[in-house]
Amino acid sequence: MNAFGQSVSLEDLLSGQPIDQHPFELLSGLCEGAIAVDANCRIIWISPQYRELINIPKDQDLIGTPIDKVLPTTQIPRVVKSGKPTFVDLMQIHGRWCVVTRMPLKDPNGKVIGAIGFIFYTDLESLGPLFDKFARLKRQLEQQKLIRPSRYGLDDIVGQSDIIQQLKRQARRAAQLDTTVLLLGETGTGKELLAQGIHQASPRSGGPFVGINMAALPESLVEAELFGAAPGAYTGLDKCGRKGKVQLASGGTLFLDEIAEMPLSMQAKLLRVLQEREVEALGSNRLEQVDVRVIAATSQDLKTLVDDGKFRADLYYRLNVLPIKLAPLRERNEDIPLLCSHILNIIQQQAQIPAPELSETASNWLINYPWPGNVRELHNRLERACVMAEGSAIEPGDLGAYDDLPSIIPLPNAPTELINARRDADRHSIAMALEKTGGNKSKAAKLLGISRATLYERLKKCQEIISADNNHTKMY
Ligand SMILES: Nc1ncnc2c1ncn2[C@@H]1O[C@H](COP(=O)(O)OP(=O)(O)OP(=O)(O)O)[C@@H](O)[C@H]1O
Repeated sequence: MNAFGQSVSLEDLLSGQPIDQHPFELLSGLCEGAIAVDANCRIIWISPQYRELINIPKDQDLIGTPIDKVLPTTQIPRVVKSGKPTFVDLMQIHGRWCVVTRMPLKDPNGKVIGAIGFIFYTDLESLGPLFDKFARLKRQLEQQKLIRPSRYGLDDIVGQSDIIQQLKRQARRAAQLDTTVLLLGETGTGKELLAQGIHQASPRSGGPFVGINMAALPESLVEAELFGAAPGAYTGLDKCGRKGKVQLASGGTLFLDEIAEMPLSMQAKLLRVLQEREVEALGSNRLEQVDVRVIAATSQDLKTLVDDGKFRADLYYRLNVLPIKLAPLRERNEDIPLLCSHILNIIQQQAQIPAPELSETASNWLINYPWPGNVRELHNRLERACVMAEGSAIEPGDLGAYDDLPSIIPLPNAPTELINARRDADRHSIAMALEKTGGNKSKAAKLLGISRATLYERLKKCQEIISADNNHTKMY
């Protein structure tokens, strides 16, 4: 405000000044570039050096342009808003790191009427140590974000069967020892869940839990991802080097999922981590001490892989110090009802809608199904059923129980060749019996008055007919 109580703008303050005595022009000689904005963050002045730095031609008029249109990552609007300066900050301008300072511009009454930003250094060589530290911290932060926190404890493992109770006892004992653990079990049996549980119950629970799935990594990336890369060793973005999962897990637990997929060339390096607690980053000739506990998991028979020369015997023996076997779900089907209510609860919470109940036939089907995908498959089928169920209860069809079985087909109501009529009648009766028994083949066979073996034979024929029908349809 001026002496008459009127507001003073930045333009008012600057107007009437001869251009060579313009206060900003005087300031620009002190730095390597400067830019000023008004209270609306529109550019009111820019020094020729700044213009050059951001590649703006001399004849392009920037006055009145919102600063973020020219510098999308600028922090000047924050300074205008807060009225507080930021002294010495690092900013990337067109791919080049610069040291900048931003100050609010205030009228004589202290009201913010704009801001000015100065670039002090574009040549960061003199600031090497500071810049290195900044880059290192930034990278560490990004890598920390990649670390999956261990979210589950042993109490999250659901099941009342003796098998599960014994598994939990074994896991609690393993948690107290700092040795390598090898989890063996089919896909979806809960190996990662158990690994997290062991970590949580161990003295390392305050440290990181870092997981990596060897099957999901292309062979060319395994070394840098797992053991890190020295500065300059890794082409691409990591000019400054990067930590591997082994280093990131230091003080905590490293979970190596699908260990059988680890390339043979990398197995020797892992062995060194296990034996010597040392790691050598890609492109480095320096050994680094690491303090990790390794939990590995596999659904394959490692011993056979060793015999076939596909897995190093010495690594196998190192990993196999404390093997823990996870039983497939079909061997502990008494856990299925509890698992179902646990999973339906999760689905209900996530979807924020009440989950339907399971009908009796659906429950029977769930208990008798062989579960090749184990608990993961159970979860997926229940999720699907919650979407598919039309009534208040989940029926076997909602769980996909008949997806690979013959569906009930309408019988022809006109004369047809006897051979086809018999075939359709067989298929119709089999489908009805399976639906009635919730997919239980023994009970269905009983209902149909045939042996289980005959039912399998007939089912096989049905499948052949269905695929022949499908091919026929595709051909036309
Ligand atoms: N006993 C259990 N109680 C509760 N949830 C379970 C149990 N076992 C497995 N799950 C759940 O089933 C899913 C699959 O488990 P997990 O990923 O641990 O299996 P996995 O054996 O590591 O599978 P893969 O070998 O395919 O990596 C997860 O959602 C997990 O939480």
